[in-house]
Amino acid sequence: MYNKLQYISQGNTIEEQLHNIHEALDNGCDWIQMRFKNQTDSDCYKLAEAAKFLCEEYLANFIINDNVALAQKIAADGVHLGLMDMKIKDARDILGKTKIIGGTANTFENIKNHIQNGCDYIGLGPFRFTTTKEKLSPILGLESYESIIAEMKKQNLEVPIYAIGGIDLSDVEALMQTGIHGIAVSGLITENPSKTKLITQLNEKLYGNVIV
Ligand SMILES: Cc1ncc(COP(=O)(O)OP(=O)(O)O)c(N)n1
Ligand SMILES: Cc1nc(C(=O)O)sc1CCOP(=O)(O)O
Ligand SMILES: [Mg+2]
Repeated sequence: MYNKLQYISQGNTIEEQLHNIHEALDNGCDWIQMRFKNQTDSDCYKLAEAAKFLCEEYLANFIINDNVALAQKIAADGVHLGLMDMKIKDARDILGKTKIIGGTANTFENIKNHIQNGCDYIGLGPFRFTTTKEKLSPILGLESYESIIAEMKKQNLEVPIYAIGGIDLSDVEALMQTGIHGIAVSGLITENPSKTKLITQLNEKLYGNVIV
């Protein structure tokens, strides 16, 4: 089963990105999504190669945002695809059964479609407003997570759900009580000066008394 904490990388340059990824890994994060928007193919490739190398050193999962061709080229562990990105079925045809394919959802219907198309996990959001992503979908809040998870249970639908968007440490317990599998965060980890403490606290709240 997938780890419950995914770090989505930030940084305007390859150096900043690698620094942030390295810090997340060094402080206990073992799933990285490389998110490097509006960059040249060459810079995305350079970052992906270096970040994959780092993740291998830390035995962490490494997936790439948006770019299926790049994920295939560097043999990443998978991709994350949004509602406007390549279709999950097409990505599966390219990457094969063993790679992780995550999909973004904002509604129960999105989740149902993703499951039908064979996605491995869902990033369901935004939980609340965040400046990390432009053009956010409607904000969900705790109540929508509760109702969407309840509807999934009613219809016997199972897929790991990750809450995303403006999540803070103090949100994690309530979010986990809705029945989600984990969280995906970016700004929270990037901006925190005490990353070891933060990631330890996040993992305590995410895993509770689950034995791993
Ligand atoms: C885990 C996770 N969930 C959702 C997203 C958002 O993907 P997308 O909607 O394609 O937006 P961009 O990240 O591409 O701006 C994500 N990246 N990860
Ligand atoms: C990349 C992304 N996707 C979202 C969605 O709702 O689909 S919210 C988001 C930003 C996550 O970063 P932060 O933890 O800094 O808010
Ligand atoms: Mg995308």
